[in-house]
Parts: sequence; structure tokens; C-alpha cells
Amino acid sequence: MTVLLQTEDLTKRFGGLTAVRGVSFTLSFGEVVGLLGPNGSGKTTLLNMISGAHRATSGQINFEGHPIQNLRPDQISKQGIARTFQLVKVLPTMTVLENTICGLAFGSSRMWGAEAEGKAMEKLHQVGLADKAKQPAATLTYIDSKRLELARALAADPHLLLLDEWLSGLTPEELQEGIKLIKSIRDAGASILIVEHIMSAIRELCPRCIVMNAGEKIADGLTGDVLQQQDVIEAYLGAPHHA
Ligand SMILES: Nc1ncnc2c1ncn2[C@@H]1O[C@H](COP(=O)(O)OP(=O)(O)OP(=O)(O)O)[C@@H](O)[C@H]1O
Repeated sequence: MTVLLQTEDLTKRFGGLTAVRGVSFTLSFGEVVGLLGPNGSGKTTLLNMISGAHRATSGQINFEGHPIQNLRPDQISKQGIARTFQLVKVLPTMTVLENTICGLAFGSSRMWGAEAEGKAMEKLHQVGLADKAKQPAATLTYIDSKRLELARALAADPHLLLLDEWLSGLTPEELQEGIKLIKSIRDAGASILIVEHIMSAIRELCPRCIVMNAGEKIADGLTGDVLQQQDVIEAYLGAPHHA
């Protein structure tokens, strides 16, 4: 399999706190990988370094064979990495369509006017929001604002999609819809790194997963195997107490 993303000994320190310590992993073209770990284990910080929001303290990030660890977020978008955020970020006074067109502006292909509108509408259809294209983003329900973030990320035609807890906060029915939507994106051949706490979703979507604990990678392998590893179970539940 051809490697799409490779991190090598990636570390991020915030003052005295090491949020990510020496993390190395690869993600191949067409792979969907889950990134798990308890709260504060460094998952979002890792995503922030890959997307350029944070500069790595040390280590390397190669994307399609080129180092990207010193690039700005807009440069990384243009290279073909798009993301969604843990706390949804849409532009509330702009319409759903305008928000999606914004994704095109930061993507790898430049597009304007009717062409951009057509492309944005295509992505809104894909996520099930086409009938709300003319509404201000502020009027959307929570799940629809999540769909919009996804449409905006997809509009950039990313080679790699980073999803930061995209499924969190949904009702059980919405969760099933959300999983179905991500499955359809996956089955169309996308490469995706999914940060998620919902184990059922990880099991359904990700054949492979990586687990972090206290900033370090503690497991990387087939999801079914990794979730049975003793150190992974302990990281989530706490080490067993002995009387
Ligand atoms: N900008 C920042 N400045 C200082 N410390 C930070 C910053 N961002 C994250 N941290 C710290 O780094 C550690 C890792 O945080 P991070 O958000 O990456 O964890 P996470 O695994 O994504 O957690 P969660 O599952 O709760 O989202 C935490 O201790 C957090 O407080």
C-alpha cells in the first residue's frame, strides 16, 4: 500500500506539558484509521499538528512524500488535507451554500462563480443538506451544522480527511445516520483519520486503529485486536486496583 501520511517521532510541548510525545505512524491511501484515547491523551493536538494549526516541537510529518511540518494551515489545505473540528465552526450569517464554497477557496483546486456553486451543491447533496442551501448556517440544527462542516471539508477535494469527534453529541438515530454518511465517503475511496470516543462507530468504520495515552502511542493495529489489549483497556478504565 502506498503511504499517504507519515509522522515520525512527533512531539508537541506546551510549556512544561508534553501533549504528544514521539508519535510515529503511517496512513496509506484509501485507509480509514481510528485515533482513540482517553480525554487529554493528545489526539486533537496530533490532528492540530497534521493540519498546521500547531507547529510540532520536534519530529517530521510527511504527506504524499513531502515534509509539511513547517507549513501554515492554508498551505496544508492546498496540499490536500481537510478537517472538521471538535467544536463545530461554521460562519453563522452566511448561507449553507456560501459556507461550503468557502471550503473550495482553501482547497487544492481554485474555482469561482457558477463552477464553485455547482461543486458546492454536489457536496451538499452528498451530505443531505441540498434543500437547506439558501438558509443562513445559524438556522441549522446541530447535526446539520456538522453535515455542513463535512460538506465544506469535502468541497476542498481532500486527499486526506481528518474528522475530530464528528459523531459526538448526536442522538442514537442521528449517530446511525452519521455512521452511514461516513461509510459512504469511505466506500467512495477516501483516506480518513477519525478521532472518536464512540467505540461502536470505530468498530463499524475503522478496520485499524491507533490508541494514545498521556501523549504516547500505546497501540496500533487491527481494531478488534487493539481493543482487547490489556494496556488499552487499562488506559480507558484506569489500572486495576489491588486490595
Ligand atoms: N493550546 C494548548 N495550550 C496548552 N495546553 C494544551 C493546549 N492544547 C492542548 N493542551 C493540553 O494538551 C493535552 C492533550 O490535549 P488534547 O486536546 O490533544 O487531548 P485529546 O486527546 O484530544 O482530549 P479530548 O478527548 O478530551 O478531546 C491536555 O493536557 C491539554 O490540556
